[in-house]
Amino acid sequence: MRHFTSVYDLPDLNEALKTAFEVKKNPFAYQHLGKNRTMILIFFNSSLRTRLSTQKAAMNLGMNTMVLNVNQDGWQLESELGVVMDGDKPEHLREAIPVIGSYCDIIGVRAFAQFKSKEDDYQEKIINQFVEYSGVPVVSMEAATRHPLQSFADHFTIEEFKTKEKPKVVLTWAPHPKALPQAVPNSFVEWIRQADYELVVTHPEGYELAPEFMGDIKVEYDQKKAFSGADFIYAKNWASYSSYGQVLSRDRNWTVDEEKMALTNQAKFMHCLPVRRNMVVSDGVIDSPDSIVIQEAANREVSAQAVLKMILEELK
Ligand SMILES: NCCC[C@H](NC(=O)CCC(=O)O)C(=O)O
Ligand SMILES: NC(=O)OP(=O)(O)O
Repeated sequence: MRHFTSVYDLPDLNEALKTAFEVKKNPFAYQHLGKNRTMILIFFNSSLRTRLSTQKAAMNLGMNTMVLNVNQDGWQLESELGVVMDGDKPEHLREAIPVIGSYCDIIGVRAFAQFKSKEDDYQEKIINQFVEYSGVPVVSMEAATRHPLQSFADHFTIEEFKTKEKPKVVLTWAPHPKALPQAVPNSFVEWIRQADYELVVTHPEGYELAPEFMGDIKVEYDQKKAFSGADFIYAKNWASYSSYGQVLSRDRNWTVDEEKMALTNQAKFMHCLPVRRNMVVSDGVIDSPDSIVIQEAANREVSAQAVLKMILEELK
């Protein structure tokens, strides 16, 4: 594997899961792979988990790491081609990317959807420029339309906690005060569709995800019906795709609470974090023994390490 921007970059999903189980059991067994290699992590947006878990994963593999927070530490970077740069951005990605590439062996990039243009976001204009111009492997640390390191950790976590071969996994929209990207739910559906689970997606009208991510997965608009018999509840807010970037509802009847969890098969509660308590999920649910959000976040180190190991093994 050279770049990692979606589940489709993996040569084989089951092999990738096996690698994840291996690195979790034996995190320091592959330090020779990263010796004298450097990873640069570039953040256009905030992060807690991705920054720490990806850096830790790289260090477990013997790599050196550097972090650049573009908005605080670096020059503001222009991403549009053909513009007259007479505004507030002194440097273009077209120079910055190959320069960054010259200092490292792998680049991690976080660049969220900007909600200015659906086309620009869904064409992945920023991360694709890194793939095209950096000359080194690129790992998505959440791009405009996908968050594959998260989805990999989510799949791995379900594998660890499932108590039956084919669990019922429910992705539920939940309310939030702000407009959030579709990257996490897009990526979750696209990834989990590859696993042999029963996957159900539930959200209010107007929150349909882009068809290329949904494939043949059906929406159950009745959240309570969707929860019935579920083994995993995966909550996430996202802004509308069709009314692009709009918040159409903040209806707290969609908050995941104890009453709804009682309809499930004592489901495990999952969320990628950060999470807004008592908007997305009640205190009672996230603080219950069935909440596995901390274990899920801990597995971000595992998914990042599995991905970096696969990339390092192919670096010449
Ligand atoms: N990678 C984890 C989620 C990141 C981002 N959440 C956020 O921006 C939450 C911000 C807030 O709650 O104000 C998202 O939804 O894609
Ligand atoms: N889940 C996740 O990506 O968290 P951060 O935004 O804190 O990195």
